[in-house]
Amino acid sequence: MTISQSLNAIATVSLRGTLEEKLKAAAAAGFAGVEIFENDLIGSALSPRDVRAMLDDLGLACMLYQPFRDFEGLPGDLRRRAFDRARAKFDLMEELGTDRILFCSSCHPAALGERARIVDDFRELGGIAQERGIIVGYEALAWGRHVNDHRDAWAIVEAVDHPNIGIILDSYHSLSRQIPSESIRAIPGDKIAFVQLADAPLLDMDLLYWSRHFRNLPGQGGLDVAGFVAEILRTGYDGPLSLEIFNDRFRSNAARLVAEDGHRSLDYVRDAAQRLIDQPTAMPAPQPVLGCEFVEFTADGSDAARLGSSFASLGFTLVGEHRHKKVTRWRQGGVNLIVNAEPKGFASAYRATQGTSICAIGVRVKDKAAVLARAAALGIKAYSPEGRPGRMAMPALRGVGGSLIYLIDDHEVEGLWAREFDAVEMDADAIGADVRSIDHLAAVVHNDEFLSWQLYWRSLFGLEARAAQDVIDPSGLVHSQALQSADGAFRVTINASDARETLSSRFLDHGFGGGYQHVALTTDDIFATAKGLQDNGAAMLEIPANYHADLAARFDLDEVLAARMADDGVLYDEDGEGAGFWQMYSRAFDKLFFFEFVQRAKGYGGYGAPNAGVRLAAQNRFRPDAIPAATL
Ligand SMILES: O=C(O)c1ccc(O)c(O)c1
Ligand SMILES: [Mg+2]
Repeated sequence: MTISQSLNAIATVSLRGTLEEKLKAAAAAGFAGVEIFENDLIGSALSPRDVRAMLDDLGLACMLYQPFRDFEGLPGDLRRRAFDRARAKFDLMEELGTDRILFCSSCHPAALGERARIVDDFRELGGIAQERGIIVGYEALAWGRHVNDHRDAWAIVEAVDHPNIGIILDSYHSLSRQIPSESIRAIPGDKIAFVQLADAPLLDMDLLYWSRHFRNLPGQGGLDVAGFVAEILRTGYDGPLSLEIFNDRFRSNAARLVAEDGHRSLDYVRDAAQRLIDQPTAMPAPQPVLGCEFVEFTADGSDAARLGSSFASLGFTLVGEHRHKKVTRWRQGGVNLIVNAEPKGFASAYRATQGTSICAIGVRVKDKAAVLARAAALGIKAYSPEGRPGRMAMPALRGVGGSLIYLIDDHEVEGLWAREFDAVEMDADAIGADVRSIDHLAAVVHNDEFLSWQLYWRSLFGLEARAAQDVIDPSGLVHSQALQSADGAFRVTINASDARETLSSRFLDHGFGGGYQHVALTTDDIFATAKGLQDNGAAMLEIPANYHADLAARFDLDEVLAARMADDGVLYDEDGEGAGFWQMYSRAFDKLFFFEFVQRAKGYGGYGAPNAGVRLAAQNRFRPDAIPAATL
């Protein structure tokens, strides 16, 4: 199979809108074809011939018509009617201009499970399909009455042994039931009539409800879709990969966004699958992020000065001034914070819409050219002020909320600072806070984009997803998804909320779109950090005594240590193996963005999720319209 033959398709059910809108969105995103979902056609005012003409105009192929339900195993008159129905749909397919149809395994209460009967039904159907030049694909629904496993569907198709009857594999049905993907090796590639892909978050839920509401794109959930596709490619199957996503959010999201993400997700999962089986791929491998080299803030005038004072209070020292620009560099340990006060350029444009905020990050990679090439293949836009991204001294990609991700080759880091910045004489009285590095960045995005940004980070840099968390803000639920490089050197959390008044939502309301809301800094001694911050007069978030009383009851903590945590406003968590995690928060700058200080012990891998609600409640006390405690 050559790469150029890799076709992407999408089922109309995956997209919002009328059938016309769905088809236009699919075409605009670059799909080669669509599956027409029956309900979308039934509800449309377009005749099948109109649909065909529209597909032709848009340059889309109709690759599949689906689903045909409750065909096999029916007795007597019901069986006759099922065959009549099949003939009617074959006529319709001719008008639509498609030669392929999906028959899903029966859920009919009268359907009989007898194998020989089912085989006879499909063999007879194969004869009718053959006369019409139609291929029927049999899909095992995970909740099918008698057939709910692709291994059984294959046993039936194999026994039918008819050139017009094949199998359809759908990753959701197989992976939701934890059927080993290696079982696909038993199927010859030319008997696979079509392939449907969907991922899903790992939820303990009824299979039908999970499928109809929570499917998402490959790279957005917890199923091993790449492993599934790898086994399909291994069979020699060279047909399209098609998205079939039933998702409540996608039903209301812009069709354009879902279609673009969908196209990216297919390219991503095909690439990942090809790598698993050492097949040639169409894009460079994901480059792991080796670390976050800097965080850039945009601020001017008095805001820039206040931001500098705030950094100083948090233990940062002014170490450099840009040779030609109104840009300063603040450092502590391995952490660089940049303040960009330029009146022109990207930072200033970002400031105009988002106000004083984090406008960019810089990440270290081994090969930035490979990152740029992979981004281009995935349809991720490079930033370019003059439309010539190749000429930027430091290339950048568009990221969360329109912010930038600058790419820096690991070997050029030292030279970069020396080349661009004049050293500043350091303040001899400065007090540090024992910060070593950046632990993670936390971004807030619109709920509609929550899954998009996961796909972005996972597909571009190969970040891995940890279990999703739902966090309780006093004003509503916040969804949180942590992503990290395999070695934990780079971590980012993505947060989104449907509720109007949560801290996340208020952050979004302030600017246009999302952005980075906090930066977590690593320390090896949280109490030394607390001391440094106190000596500097840093404004820290107060944690109520109730929290520490509960902490003492929950964990077997040393009394002296527990008292220090309470005094210093330190939050604590422990994983199942007893590895500890300490956290402490700064007050937010203008109630917008803030810093976290964390200490991880013995490989604690989480983010203190049990404490997030307490932190949000504490921050809520400082919201602009919070009711003073005395008046309650
Ligand atoms: O939920 C369903 O009924 C349904 C229908 C057709 C499919 O291809 C599928 O995977 C699920
Ligand atoms: Mg399906």
